[in-house]
Amino acid sequence: MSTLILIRHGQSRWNLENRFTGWWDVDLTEKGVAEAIAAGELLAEKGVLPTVAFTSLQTRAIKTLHLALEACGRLWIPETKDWRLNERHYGGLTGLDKAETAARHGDEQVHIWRRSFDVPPPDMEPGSEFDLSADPRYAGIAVPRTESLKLTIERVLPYWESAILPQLAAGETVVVAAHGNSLRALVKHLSDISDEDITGLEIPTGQPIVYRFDDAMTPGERRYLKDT
Ligand SMILES: O=C(O)[C@H](O)COP(=O)(O)O
Repeated sequence: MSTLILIRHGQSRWNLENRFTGWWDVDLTEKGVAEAIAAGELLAEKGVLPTVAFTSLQTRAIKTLHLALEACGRLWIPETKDWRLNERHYGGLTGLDKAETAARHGDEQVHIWRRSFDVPPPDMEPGSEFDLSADPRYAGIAVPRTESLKLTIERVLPYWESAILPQLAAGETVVVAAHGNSLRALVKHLSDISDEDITGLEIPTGQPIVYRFDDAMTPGERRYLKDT
């Protein structure tokens, strides 16, 4: 029996400011730091101690991982950072205020951009101040111009299969600190959620989700660790 822990990063500056973030690299707020520490304390309290960690290339997820691991005494475990766990790329919406965008384009259009399965937001304009294609952390990676959840799944799942699942199969207790939509991609797969129903799934910040895998590597029920 092995265990997978999923943690969405704590509140970020742009979560607080209600701005579309995607791949833009914003830091945690004070509340986000407290959420990450509380997540690690909960891991310690429940005795669910990670032995291997994965995170994205984005500061808010990396810091959440480190704060949580420190709080449960596991800062020393091996960790891997990979862009495939990044947030879904928000394209031309990156940096915009979510409420102002809804006032301009309508709630329904913004809901489609935020939660539809396969409608991506408009492309990011070349030369946008939020264009990260020249960022050294993405050297050699074709930085997307936008991503739907479907496109996000197309890069998260191969990484899940090739890098994360083998660690679970080897009996490790794996923690993945990532983002609202890269985790929705994983949860959709693990809990076998339909393309329609995934539109209603929200992942809260800093709240560890746990799956237990049986010997055939079939995941059990999705549970919030606080409820176990
Ligand atoms: O990238 C963002 O703006 C958020 O982290 C997730 O946004 P969403 O709730 O609109 O998917």
